[in-house]
Amino acid sequence: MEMIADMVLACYVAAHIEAVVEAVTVAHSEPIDQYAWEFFRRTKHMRFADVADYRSYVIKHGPFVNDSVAPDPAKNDRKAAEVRQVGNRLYLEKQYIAALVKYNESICWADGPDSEQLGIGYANRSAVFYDLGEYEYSLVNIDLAKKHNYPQRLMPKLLSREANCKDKIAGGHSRRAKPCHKLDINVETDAKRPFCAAGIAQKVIPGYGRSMVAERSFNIGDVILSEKAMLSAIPPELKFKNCNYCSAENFNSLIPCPKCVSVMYCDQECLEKGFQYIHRFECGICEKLNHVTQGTSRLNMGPRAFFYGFNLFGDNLNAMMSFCKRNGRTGGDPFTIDYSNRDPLEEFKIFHKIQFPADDSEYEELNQFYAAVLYSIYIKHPLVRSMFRTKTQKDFFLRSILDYTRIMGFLLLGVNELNTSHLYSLASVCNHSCDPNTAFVEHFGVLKLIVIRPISIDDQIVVSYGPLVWKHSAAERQSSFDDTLKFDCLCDACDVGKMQRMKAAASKLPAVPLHHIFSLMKIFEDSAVSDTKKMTMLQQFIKRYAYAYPRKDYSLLLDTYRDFLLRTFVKEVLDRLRATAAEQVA
Ligand SMILES: C[S@@+](CC[C@H](N)C(=O)[O-])C[C@H]1O[C@@H](n2cnc3c(N)ncnc32)[C@H](O)[C@@H]1O
Repeated sequence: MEMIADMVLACYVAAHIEAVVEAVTVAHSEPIDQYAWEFFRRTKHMRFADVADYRSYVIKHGPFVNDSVAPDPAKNDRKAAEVRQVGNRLYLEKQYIAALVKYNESICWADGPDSEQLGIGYANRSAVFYDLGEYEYSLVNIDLAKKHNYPQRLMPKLLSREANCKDKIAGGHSRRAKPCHKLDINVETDAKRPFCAAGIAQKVIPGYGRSMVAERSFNIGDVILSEKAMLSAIPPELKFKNCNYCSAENFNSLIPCPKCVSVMYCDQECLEKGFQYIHRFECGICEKLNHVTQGTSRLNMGPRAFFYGFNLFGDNLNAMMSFCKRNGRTGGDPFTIDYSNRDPLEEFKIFHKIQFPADDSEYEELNQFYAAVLYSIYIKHPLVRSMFRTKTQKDFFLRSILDYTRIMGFLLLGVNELNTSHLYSLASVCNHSCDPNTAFVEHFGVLKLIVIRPISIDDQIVVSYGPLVWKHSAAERQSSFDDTLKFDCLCDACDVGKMQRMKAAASKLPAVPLHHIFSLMKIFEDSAVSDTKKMTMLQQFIKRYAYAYPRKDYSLLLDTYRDFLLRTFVKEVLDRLRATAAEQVA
């Protein structure tokens, strides 16, 4: 009977899971690129040398990442037209997302805000959105086309699409017509942390370091954290798909950097913030940086953290140097910050103070290599070069890149399926468990923590960084820790004695009744039942059969719950985006 229940559940789970974040690879998973191999082959004599020696070597012997290797091209209307033609072919083949990406690329190439190519690119995007039934986004793009020199000769077509969009929305065909379930915080929040439940603190636990601990109990379904990333980065392959500042996809409806061909933003606000915090130091060298960081986004996070901090210190390098040198890694607790009156500089200072264990693995050498190469690229940027004049200043820049690159490997919670990176002040305190009591759902730089098993006072609040006791064998989990996570897991599920006792106890527990699983499946398959209802039911189900924990059938239900939470959150984000688009065109 138990086997049948397992099989039914497994089928059920498989049928309902489309986009599980399989995040067994975490933090340090980027491939060593050709340059790193070559560098380490040639510099065996330099093993564990100082990063300044790596820098001297790179500056003298390469890798030289210059225009001949990775040119940063100028805007070009002819190229914009060519790329748009490719987009048009994809559009005709109904490959809508691929067409949008090509139109975005074409928009990036368009030579300035008055280029007709820009207007045509936006108009073509509006056609894709119209066909996709995203009428608000179609209107946003029609508006952009009108503002950017869309040719008068083509205007009647655009105006007719505009009228059609409005008719569709008035006729109730908007996709935002059905608001979805929201995962808002549903417990009392902390006065100083409006995005976090009251009764959560940071404590240092031997072996774990900083840990998130409950000072009150929480129930299944409690949404206890809803945090926005302090800093984000996208991998190079998403440059025409996602916002370079906040990482959001925004239905691929992006606007270009007015100066370069490599960066897009979801709106004017992100463009301005992105330029101020990061892009003014990268505009014109993005392709060189992309060439080095390849398919990853984590490597961009170290330099980004530096420039972000530099801004927060009011571009005052001496003030930043003086603070950083006095406060390097002396210990940081983001739970001491008053976020109701958010001060990003204070948050940055805490980030700078966080202590983390020294890593003498091969990653330290890689981090040094990348710090040296990235330094050699940034220092050629006119603005960056003008900031660092003395040897002390240059060394400070180099060592900061290294320090922040290292800590990103420690603080980033995991790699999502798109390989974007996000730094969260509070959530990064959360330790891992292979048998977590919360689900962490993340979508483009917003993270929620939802309780999936009851939490008592003094319990650690834990998430899974990837390995899960109900999905992965002990050996699979161990190789995850050895190969990518790089720590020895101290969670209960990895305690062999405890695990044996838990398994023995679980075999005596009653299974979740099969006919109840069938009823649940039926309701889940019924499209007439709202997501809110499905969510309530699933939560009731999980609570009712909590006695069966940690039996496998129950754990599979937990997994379904985690997946449903993620999908619900993604829908919530999309719904909010559609609402924002609708406001823009109202
Ligand atoms: C994102 S940080 C979590 C916060 C961290 N404990 C701190 O002191 O800032 C990830 C690091 O915490 C530690 N850690 C997290 N989960 C752990 C576990 N289950 N067992 C041992 N160490 C763990 C590891 O050092 C890991 O690299």
